[in-house]
Amino acid sequence: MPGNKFNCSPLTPRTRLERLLRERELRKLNRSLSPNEGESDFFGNELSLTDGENMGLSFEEESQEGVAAARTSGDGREKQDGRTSKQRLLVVANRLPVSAVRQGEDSWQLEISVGGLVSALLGVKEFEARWIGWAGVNVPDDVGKRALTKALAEKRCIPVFLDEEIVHQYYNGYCNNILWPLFHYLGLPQEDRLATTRSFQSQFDAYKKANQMFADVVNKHYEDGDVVWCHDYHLMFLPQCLKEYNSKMKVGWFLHTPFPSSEIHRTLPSRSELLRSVLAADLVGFHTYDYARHFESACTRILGLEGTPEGVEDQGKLTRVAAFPIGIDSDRFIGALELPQVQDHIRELKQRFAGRKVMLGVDRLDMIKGIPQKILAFEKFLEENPNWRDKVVLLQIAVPTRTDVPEYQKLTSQVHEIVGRINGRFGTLTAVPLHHLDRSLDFYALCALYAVTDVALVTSLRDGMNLVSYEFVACQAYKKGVLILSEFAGAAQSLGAGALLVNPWNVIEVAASIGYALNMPANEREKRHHHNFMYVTTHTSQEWAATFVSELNDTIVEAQLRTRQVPPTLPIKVAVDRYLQSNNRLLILGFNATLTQPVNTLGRRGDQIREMELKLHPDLKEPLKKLCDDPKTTTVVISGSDRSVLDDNFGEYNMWLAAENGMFLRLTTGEWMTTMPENLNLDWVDSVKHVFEYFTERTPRSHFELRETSLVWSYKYADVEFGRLQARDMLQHLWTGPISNAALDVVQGSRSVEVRAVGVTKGAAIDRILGEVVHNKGMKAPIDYVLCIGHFLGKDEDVYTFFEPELPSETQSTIRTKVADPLVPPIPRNAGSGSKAVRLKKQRSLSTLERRAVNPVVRGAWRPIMHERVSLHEGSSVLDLKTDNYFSCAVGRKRSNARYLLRSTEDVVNLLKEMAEYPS
Ligand SMILES: O=P(O)(O)OC[C@H]1O[C@H](O[C@H]2O[C@H](CO)[C@@H](O)[C@H](O)[C@H]2O)[C@H](O)[C@@H](O)[C@@H]1O
Ligand SMILES: O=c1ccn([C@@H]2O[C@H](COP(=O)(O)OP(=O)(O)O)[C@@H](O)[C@H]2O)c(=O)[nH]1
Repeated sequence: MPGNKFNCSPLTPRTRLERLLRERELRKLNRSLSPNEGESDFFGNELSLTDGENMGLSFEEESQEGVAAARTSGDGREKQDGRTSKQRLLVVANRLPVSAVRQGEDSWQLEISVGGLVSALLGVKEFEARWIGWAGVNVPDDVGKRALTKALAEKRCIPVFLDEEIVHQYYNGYCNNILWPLFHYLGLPQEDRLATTRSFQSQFDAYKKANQMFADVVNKHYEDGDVVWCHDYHLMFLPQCLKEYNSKMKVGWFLHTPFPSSEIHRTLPSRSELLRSVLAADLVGFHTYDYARHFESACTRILGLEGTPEGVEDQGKLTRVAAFPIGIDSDRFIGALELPQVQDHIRELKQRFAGRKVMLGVDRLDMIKGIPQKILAFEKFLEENPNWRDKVVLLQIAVPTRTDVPEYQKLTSQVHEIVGRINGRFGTLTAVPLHHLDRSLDFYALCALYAVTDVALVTSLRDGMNLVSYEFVACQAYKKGVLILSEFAGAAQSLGAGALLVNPWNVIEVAASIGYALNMPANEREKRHHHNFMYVTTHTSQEWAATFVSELNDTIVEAQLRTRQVPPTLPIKVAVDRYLQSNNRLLILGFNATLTQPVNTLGRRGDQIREMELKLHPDLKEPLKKLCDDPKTTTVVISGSDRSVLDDNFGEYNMWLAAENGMFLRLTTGEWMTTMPENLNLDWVDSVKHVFEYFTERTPRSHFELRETSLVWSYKYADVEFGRLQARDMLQHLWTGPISNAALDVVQGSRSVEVRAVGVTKGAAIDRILGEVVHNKGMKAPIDYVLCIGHFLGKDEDVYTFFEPELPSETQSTIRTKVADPLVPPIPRNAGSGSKAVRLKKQRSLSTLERRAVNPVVRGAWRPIMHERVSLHEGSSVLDLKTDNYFSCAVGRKRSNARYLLRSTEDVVNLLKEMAEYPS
């Protein structure tokens, strides 16, 4: 498979960090050996810093051979002629890096689109890239579509054709009127609640439809081994659509905006669907750690999934989540300053603003950019500093954007009004302090502006990253001007050290920072600039893209390794066939989350009252009855629950009940007995109870259960993150506090803390239970089939290993991850494989059980087990699983010592139904 080439290189370092360091070194080496040699920008234009026409903004025709022969990289693919080619990268973004303007029936002019995403990806050179997206224009006719497709192909672009209605609903509506403001903390639109609710659904439908249209184009052009990199909030459904089409596709998704706190995301009606779809990707990236953290938190709180430092886990599937701060192609900006056309602009600007300090703002005219706030702060500064009024000018470039969205139209008039007022107030006949341009500039003019600026003012109310701040720094090698930067822009995390950070909402603070920046001594400016310049020139867009893609390749390899460590799904047919062929079967069944009725829970919105009352799944009643009544079958339900819970649910079946992890046992036709060892010390119960009461009072929606032999504190329904913090505190207290010397085990569940007497585990109890069962039934023949199935805590997984006697349980737990002891044969994963002889030889016999003293303690209304046990025959085995008739199976767990896994109670229902279907 071509894709494997990237995964299995013999040079692949062992750890992620090693790999990233090695790749970084390689890239540096490549650059120093042959800067830009044979390199082409995204469009296939060869790079040469002395030629202005080829700066990546020109659309001169270029030979595609130049592209193919471009510099090879470490990720290159072997070609038949021995040369290496670059890995194919399909970049999928709402917008193509070019907008198309129709010139005739079949002719199109292509213009570069303005925006951070485009600027960043222009610097991506290390891959054989194709860009799939919308050309920003409605093309109703086939002739036009064909001609545009052809023109775009020359620029390595592939169009997705969206008609006007879709664009209106999907782009103007759902993307820019709903997701964009929400992700920037501006909330959902509110003006007309009814209309909003009505249009929400149709916009959301259009959003899904548009995403599917993007997916169709990707699928058409996808080749094995390609990396598909989806971009931004426009395409949150894309990962799912792609994986549904081909689950092997390598899919990454990157968000260019902030991901808001889960409290904000929670307000979105389609919150869960969007999260789930994004999680279908292999790798999910954000600009900053904060955004990644918010995303994970949303998955935990809204979907109830587990967030780990690696990513988000769902049923053993990990979606890696990480921060990849974007950068710019700094060389392109630094090099441009030497170009004659940029120098001309610089000269012109210097002349025009001679004697005045230049302040600069460059933003799309978007509410998130905080343009009104910026101008108001400038007004405040002029108001308080009359001496500066004729010595400073603010040039604000406000690029029109999303002009069909009403919010953006309102913003334009609002800004114009403030600009007019300020110029009216502080302007003179010959000069105004504020130059406001409602237009974009070309690359050269922009570079020149950056270069002559004394103070750049970036006051975004929220901004994913903000590349303008990077570009300004890159162009300031001579001037070393000051950057005033909003603390709410992602860039604040990378350029915060050298910039003056401000809260854009605090007009007084911003005005004061303007004063500070204008008066800053040269040595301070130099130090600040140097710091940021180093960052911008090191963390480039090339680094960003290369890191993301190599991390994606790596994530796939890791996922494959992880999959190998996860036990396989229980082969239901095999388990049922073997069951039917056996004569003396033992079924050991857990209760909670194995046989219980599932309750529809969503993260912390679980229905606590209904769920806490454990109920047998109604579909299990009939099959369970049949199985229990089968004379060839012995059924044991073993549970952490107390006796009354098991009595209520199973009292009417002919089976064994083992309550409190097997500490109490009864045949449903008999009385409760205890299997507890005599010396079981329970003196600690009161002190632990106090600790549990304390934490329950302080953790809303947590609760605890006091059982005879254990206490369980559960925060399943509480705020997960708070619950985890509280559990950490509690564990620390339990381990180091007043009960630290007691003979007890503190067992941590995924959302619970349990304290038990030492040695209370299901595995320890099963030994005694088995003895009692064999004795009670007067078994003559050995047990020849065991199914042991449950959603057990790690501590209780010794119940699985009890039946696998050839390995000590410590070795068992690491068998899939570590090299096993060469003297100990590993357990075969598949039934019927090699080590039968070993297993048979070591199979437990009743005489082993008998040697263990059962010293019951009488507490309450149960009867201690006090009988003489009977052996089958002298020395013969109780268990005879010689045909590998042993099926241990963990339900709803990702990792387990069990041989097999099942996903949910529903799967258990199917299994038991099938077993019960045929009479024995
Ligand atoms: O395509 P438009 O609707 O006109 O919008 C232009 C782009 O705006 C957003 O840019 C973001 O990406 C930048 C690079 O990562 C980042 O620096 C900035 O903070 C973001 O706002 C948007 O996310 C892009 O998809 C749009 O193309
Ligand atoms: O007249 C202009 C103004 C801006 N830009 C580019 O637009 C991008 C803006 O990116 P940023 O991340 O700052 O914000 P976004 O617009 O993506 O939200 C930068 O690369 C600018 O160089 C441009 O090409 N021409």
